[in-house]
Amino acid sequence: MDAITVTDLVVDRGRRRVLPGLTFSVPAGEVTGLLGPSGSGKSTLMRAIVGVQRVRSGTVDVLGHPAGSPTLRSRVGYVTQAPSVYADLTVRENVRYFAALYGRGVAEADAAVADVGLRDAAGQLVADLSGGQRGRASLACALVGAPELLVLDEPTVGLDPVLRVELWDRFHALARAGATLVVSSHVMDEAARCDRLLLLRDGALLADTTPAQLRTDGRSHDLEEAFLNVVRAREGVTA
Ligand SMILES: Nc1ncnc2c1ncn2[C@@H]1O[C@H](COP(=O)(O)OP(=O)(O)OP(=O)(O)O)[C@@H](O)[C@H]1O
Repeated sequence: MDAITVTDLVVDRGRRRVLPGLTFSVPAGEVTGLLGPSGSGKSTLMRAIVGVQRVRSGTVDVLGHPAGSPTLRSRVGYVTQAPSVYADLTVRENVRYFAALYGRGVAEADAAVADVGLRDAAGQLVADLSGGQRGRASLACALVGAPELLVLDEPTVGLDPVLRVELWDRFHALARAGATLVVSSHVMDEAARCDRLLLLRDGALLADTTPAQLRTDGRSHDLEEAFLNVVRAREGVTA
């Protein structure tokens, strides 16, 4: 079953055509990586999936409904690059507040805080956290709602390698439990951690693939090199 179906999606931002016509689907219960260079349209596409982006034409269906439908509000979680937490509340208070909004309890809130590695900072005001910690607090607020679809815009930026691995393990645990995750990154080493990959370049879908298939098509075990080889092959340049 597909969690997301995008058909002929065209998005303009300002006077620029950012997405010139995308068609793809995202299977449910998997971690799909949205990868591409800075400015390739990853955030714009995520905004369209969660229904906050004005689209020029085409359709985006999420969990069987048009993106942005009121019925999807509690079923879709979205964490942007700008942390959306209350600076004058502690981490624990923030997550418990969001838990209450989603009808979850204190125990679930505290578990979400631990899941993002913030147990030791739970009593700290968000205003006093580092940027990376703030991002994780924001992530905990989304996780506590246990959404069926979780859309995460570069969730591991600024995190140390240990925490990154822990978060990716957490993403896979959520997928095993039935959630669908769409995670953007411009770091190709994270591509290896995804079940499926959507590779964007200049708003166009360069590949809808898996890490293994990308390695085969790009003739390299190194995913960054494989990606570049696929780009070169598409553009008719010999590698
Ligand atoms: N509000 C806006 N008005 C006009 N153009 C915009 C706006 N927001 C983004 N863009 C343009 O749309 C294009 C895609 O931006 P987007 O943020 O989707 O890329 P991205 O792949 O997420 O980049 P990054 O990895 O740097 O976050 C860029 O060329 C950007 O300049």
